[in-house]
Amino acid sequence: MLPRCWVVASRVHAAAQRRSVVVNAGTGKFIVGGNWKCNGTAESVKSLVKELNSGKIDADVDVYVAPPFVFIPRVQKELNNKNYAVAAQNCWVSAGGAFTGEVSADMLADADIPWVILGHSERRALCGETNEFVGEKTKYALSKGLKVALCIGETLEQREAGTTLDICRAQLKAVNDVVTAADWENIVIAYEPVWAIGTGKVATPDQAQEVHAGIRKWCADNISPAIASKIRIQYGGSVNAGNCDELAQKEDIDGFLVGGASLIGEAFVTICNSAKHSK
Ligand SMILES: O=C(CO)COP(=O)(O)O
Repeated sequence: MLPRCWVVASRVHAAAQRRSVVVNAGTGKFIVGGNWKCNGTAESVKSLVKELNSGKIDADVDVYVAPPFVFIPRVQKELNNKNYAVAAQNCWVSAGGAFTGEVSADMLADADIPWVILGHSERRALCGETNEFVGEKTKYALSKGLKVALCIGETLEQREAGTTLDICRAQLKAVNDVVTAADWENIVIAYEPVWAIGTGKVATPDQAQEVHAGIRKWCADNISPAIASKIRIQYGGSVNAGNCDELAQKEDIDGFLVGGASLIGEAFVTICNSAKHSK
């Protein structure tokens, strides 16, 4: 069931769709995102940015960091390391209006924020975001020229029931039902098994590889072989400076989406550079 306010918002959506901007997110480069979630103070953000500015990241890696909304202007101003793009952690499903507490994709584009993370499992679980709602959000954000890090992944119960790939496929299908094949050029998929998020229980490289390969196959069968070969699939869930190298070696792991370790400058830089030691 779609949230009620979405039904109202969807009317605004059609007009906005016509103003599409094409930005290619599928460059094939290793890509690492830092999801700061609801963490930080003005002081801690200042020192994290300082650490990120002084860290050296391989030129061949794309990086985005997603601070809480209130800190984004500070990060845009102070993060002067060219490797980094700024991302939002969420956006609304349509243009702005009477949606208290929300931020629209139009506002993100207007504020020069090129990326948005959508479908994070915390929003699915805590804010009731359905697969369909995430699909509509993705469609709208893409129509505004944003690049989307689309999070998918199964819970522990779903993994134990053997339905991991079914869950991921259903989450991808809800997006694919409302976007075009070309839209996928601006999407990076972040596979984040819920049981591995913030638990210290990282998926083994083989577990992650198996799901990533399944996701890529689904993309080949349901979007196009061309998209499947270039779409980037990040792994997220307890990635840290100690386990990133081994994960990065896997064929279908094209980067990471990092939570806790992205709040530690040195660890995050190490994770960004894990591509150097891979493939
Ligand atoms: O949810 C995540 C990134 O979006 C992963 O979080 P952790 O790296 O803290 O497990």
